[in-house]
Amino acid sequence: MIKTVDLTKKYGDAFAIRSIDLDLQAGDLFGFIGPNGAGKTTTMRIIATLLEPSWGEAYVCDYSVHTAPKEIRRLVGYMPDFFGVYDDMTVVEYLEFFAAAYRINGVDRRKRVDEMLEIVDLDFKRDAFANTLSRGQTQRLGLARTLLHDPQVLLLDEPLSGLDPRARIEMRNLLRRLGEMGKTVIVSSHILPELADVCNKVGIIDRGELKQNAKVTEVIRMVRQHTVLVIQPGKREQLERISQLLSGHEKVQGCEPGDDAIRVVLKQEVDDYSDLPKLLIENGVDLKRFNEEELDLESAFMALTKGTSTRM
Ligand SMILES: Nc1ncnc2c1ncn2[C@@H]1O[C@H](COP(=O)(O)OP(=O)(O)OP(=O)(O)O)[C@@H](O)[C@H]1O
Repeated sequence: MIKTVDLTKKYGDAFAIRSIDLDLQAGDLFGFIGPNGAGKTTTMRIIATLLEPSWGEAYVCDYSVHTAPKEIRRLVGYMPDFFGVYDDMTVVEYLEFFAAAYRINGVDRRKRVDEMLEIVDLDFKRDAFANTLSRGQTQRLGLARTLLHDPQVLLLDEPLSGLDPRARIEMRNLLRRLGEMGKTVIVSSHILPELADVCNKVGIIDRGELKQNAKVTEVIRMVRQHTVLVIQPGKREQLERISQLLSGHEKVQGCEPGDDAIRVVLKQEVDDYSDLPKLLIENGVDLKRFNEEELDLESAFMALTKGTSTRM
């Protein structure tokens, strides 16, 4: 559905994006994550045919941005991070105006606008002036506008930014619904956790380069280089004993005692640690908890974009 090969954009000597390869199918919801200035907007604008790449290819449904921009524009809906609404138009008038621009006419136009208002749950605001909507409602209106011509591919630039927690949940539900409708969606954000549970794939871009591009669970696995165990004894006094037993162990790289549990970092190559609980129990440790520490997405993101977090 969307494919890019060696996609590159340079401004002077600086690379805005460098050799981006993407391959997304129908129904894929792709979270495009990166700090400010990483190259998300540039990539999306190239796919939307609003910007020419310096070199490389981008295809939408096998149409190339170089040779078939018109066909691509029919297939793509692009929602920029900031867009204006006209002060003197109601929500319905605003959508009808854009529907007319897409040459949706007659009874179809009103029907289509009503369908869009239903999808983005904005029917109750249909007669309100567009400039009186909240940020979340404005974003939903923008999405309705982007969906008017029933595009197969949606490129949504930071649709969650500036939304309060409730509006975020509503927008995330809406994104899920678009995936269920079989659309291919690229949705950008600079916060990984806010998209991870909605998207089936994520790409992490930093300084124009795609660092990881895979399923969410795989990204976490790739980032984590060492298994970390969290061990909590029944009695706090036993923390010391665990540390003694494991500190010099051939599978253990280091131990970090905490208040009531100890973090044990295993050596990189170790994936079988089944002998460790046995060792502890045989030495009289009463185990309350023994599990692998889960790497949260925030940490995964920080690890991948090391050194650039100050720009976020
Ligand atoms: N017209 C331009 N001329 C020169 N440099 C540009 C231009 N447009 C973008 N850039 C640079 O290209 C890089 C990528 O910008 P881009 O807008 O794609 O990032 P982004 O990931 O969308 O960031 P944000 O989250 O802030 O929107 C940045 O370093 C930016 O300064």
